Formats: sequence, structure tokens, C-alpha cells
Amino acid sequence: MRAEDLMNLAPVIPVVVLEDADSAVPLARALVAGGLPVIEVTLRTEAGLESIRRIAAEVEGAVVGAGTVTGPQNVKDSVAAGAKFLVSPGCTDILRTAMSYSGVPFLPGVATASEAMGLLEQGITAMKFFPATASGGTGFLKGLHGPLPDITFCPTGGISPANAPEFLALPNVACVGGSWLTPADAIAQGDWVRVEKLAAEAAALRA
Ligand SMILES: O=C(O)C(=O)C[C@H](O)[C@H](O)COP(=O)(O)O
Repeated sequence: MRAEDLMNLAPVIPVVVLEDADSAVPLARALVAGGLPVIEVTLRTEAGLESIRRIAAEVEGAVVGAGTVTGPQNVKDSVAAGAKFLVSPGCTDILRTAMSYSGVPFLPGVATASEAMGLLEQGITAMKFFPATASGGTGFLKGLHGPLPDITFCPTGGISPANAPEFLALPNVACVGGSWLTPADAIAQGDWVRVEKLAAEAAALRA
């Protein structure tokens, strides 16, 4: 699968931060049931890799990937755990090389025209735009579409149900990412019904 194909699977990629790997499977099931099969589990917490492992092994229909990938070891560990894609907040030469050889699609993070051009020079055309609202939001993406029409973005960082439609309407946006689908209190309470409802609302953002 190419990164572009991954981005077309659903309008929203939930960015999930898990403190307890026991929450991973029911949480992922709720997201998939709501219509969001692509799930990014961040490596920010100790439970991240184990959560990826369990979702990859147990949740039918889920396409689980790793977020907060910042170096080659993260790439190796994530793929070994079963990650089907990789997402990074920014990109360095070392990280790009590791992701390129990972065998799975990846979305390297960029926030400037030069960063995007650096990746384009390497043949990379799918990128995360991060942090999206703080770095110029839809105005930035509209501006970049003129000179760099071949890049497709997944804006993440500051996206909400309120502003997601504006981003999704842009020709160079295939999907958005966000943490709003999996609120920390819902996870702590095991409120999977709420997570499924949030996912269903997000899935309907692009009919
Ligand atoms: O952990 C990572 O790899 C990141 O790059 C950060 C996340 O993508 C954002 O934290 C999500 O942003 P919010 O939806 O505004 O919470």
C-alpha cells in the first residue's frame, strides 16, 4: 500500500495515546466500528508498542500504525510490533532513510515549504502537516498547493470536528489526524460507546 492509499481509507486518522495496553483492543474495535479503520498509536507512552502489537494481532479491520516515530529504533520496533504505517512529527535525513527502508507506508511531518521540497526531492509525495493550525492551517495549505501541487497532506495538530471540514475540502488534503476521537477520560472510563460515536461522526465528515 502507498501512503496515498492509506490516506484515502478514511477522512480521519485518530491519534491515540494509551497509558494502558489493556485499553488498546476495545478502543480500536470502537474506532473500527465507528468507521475509522486507520489508527495511529503514538510511541509517546510505554504502552504504545504493546498496544500496536495487540491491535495488529486482534482487531479485524484495523490498520494500525505508529505515531511519534522520531528515529530508526522507533521504525524497527514499530514494524516488528506489527505497525502497518509510520507517522513522524518532523523529518530528518536519518529518519527518512529508516522509514524509506521500513517496507511500510509513512507520513513524515513537515511545516514549511522547504521541508516539503526536501522530501519531494526524494520522491515522497505524502506528508503529515504538523502542527497544522499553529503552522498556518488551511491558508498555508492553499498557498502551497499552487507551487507544489503534487503533495498530499494529512494535517494534524489542532484539528477538531469544527475545522476538519475546511481542511478536508482542500485539493491537497486527503485526510486529517487528531486526538479528539479518543479523549483521555473516555479511555480511563472504558467508555467505548462514546469513542464509537465520535468515530462515526468523524467518518461522516467525508460522505
Ligand atoms: O505524537 C505525535 O506524533 C504528534 O505528532 C502529535 C500529534 O499528532 C498531535 O498531538 C495530535 O494533535 P491534536 O489532535 O491537536 O492533539
